[in-house]
Amino acid sequence: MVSVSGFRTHTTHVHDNNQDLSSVQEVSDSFTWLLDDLPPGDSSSVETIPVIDLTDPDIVNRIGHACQTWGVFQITGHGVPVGLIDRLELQGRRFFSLPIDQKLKAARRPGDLSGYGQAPILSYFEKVMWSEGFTMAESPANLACQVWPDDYTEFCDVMEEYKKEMKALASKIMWLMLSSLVICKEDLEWSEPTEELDGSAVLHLNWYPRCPDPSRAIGMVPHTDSTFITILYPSSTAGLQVLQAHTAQAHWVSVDRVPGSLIINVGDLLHILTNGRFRSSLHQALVNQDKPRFSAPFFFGPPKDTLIGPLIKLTDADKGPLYRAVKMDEYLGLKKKHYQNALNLLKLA
Ligand SMILES: C=C1C[C@]23C[C@H]1CC[C@H]2[C@@]12CCC[C@@](C)(C(=O)O1)[C@H]2[C@@H]3C(=O)O
Ligand SMILES: O=C(O)CCC(=O)C(=O)O
Ligand SMILES: [Fe+2]
Repeated sequence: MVSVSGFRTHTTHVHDNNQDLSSVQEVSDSFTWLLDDLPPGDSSSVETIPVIDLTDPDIVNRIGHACQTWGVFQITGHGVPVGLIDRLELQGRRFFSLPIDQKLKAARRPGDLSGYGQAPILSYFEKVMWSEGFTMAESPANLACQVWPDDYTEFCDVMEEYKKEMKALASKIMWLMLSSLVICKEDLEWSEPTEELDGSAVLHLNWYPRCPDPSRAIGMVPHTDSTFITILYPSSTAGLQVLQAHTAQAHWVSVDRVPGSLIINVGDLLHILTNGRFRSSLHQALVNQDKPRFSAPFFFGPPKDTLIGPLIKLTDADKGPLYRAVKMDEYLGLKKKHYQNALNLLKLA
């Protein structure tokens, strides 16, 4: 198991959110991460994560295989309008380009999921990442109207439209994933066997400003996502790396995005639901010296009050369930506090 033990701390850190990274000329100590514990990168490797077309007749097998090996893959043929993705990026860039004081009007408040600031996982670390984020768990209107009192509808309309599109796509992909394990709609008690799978939808935007010394900073520390699946729009700027962990020599692979594709990550709650058959993928984001980078992950999880444990059909007679059941909120709390050890804490002896 990969760890970032150099930074293990026992308190929850409160970071100063008020720093405007776009004006920082030097990577100071608080931004300097010594990632000496981590596996090497793939500078010369030509390896790529699986690319799967949603219209492929063999889709179920291909998705199933990708989830049991990499835990991450790219999808093409997903049908999300290019124009909508462009508008998402435009509005995201418009938000992050605002002066820091204006963005802070939407600052995430203690205990809230939504809002502007550093990634929640940062509370585990002393250091600061070279990025800023904006989380929208519900409608962004309340936050956006603080930022742009007279002019927030355009931002909100795009975010709502994109979220709706993502929710439908996430539901479709999750059914394909589960059907590869011969799980059918009746096996999920919390969802009506209707077309769309019921669940929580969280849209998040990341911004990685240009960095004077990318070798000392990290955009997003290595982590697995917590929910069922993530649909990531990584934009056309390089930076995302995933850990290839299904062979003896774990190593980082840079994601070379097929134009137009979206990236699907298996998250920890799906890892739990499938009793470990699908593995949540460890990934990180690097920063660039010459240009900033935008990315937008959409997190799809279970309905708020649903307990998620391994599906009975997937627990073997000899092994039984590997994890105890948990609700999404509790899991997000564990993740903030224990980082990559959160999943281990739920392991049954
Ligand atoms: C629905 C989610 C998923 C969250 C928490 C909450 C909103 C923000 C998401 C992220 C985004 C950045 C990485 C991460 C690790 C983080 O710190 O914040 C993610 C986290 C998780 O997957 O645990
Ligand atoms: O920026 C990226 O490509 C990855 C971001 C990410 O992993 C996340 O927000 O969870
Ligand atoms: Fe992630």
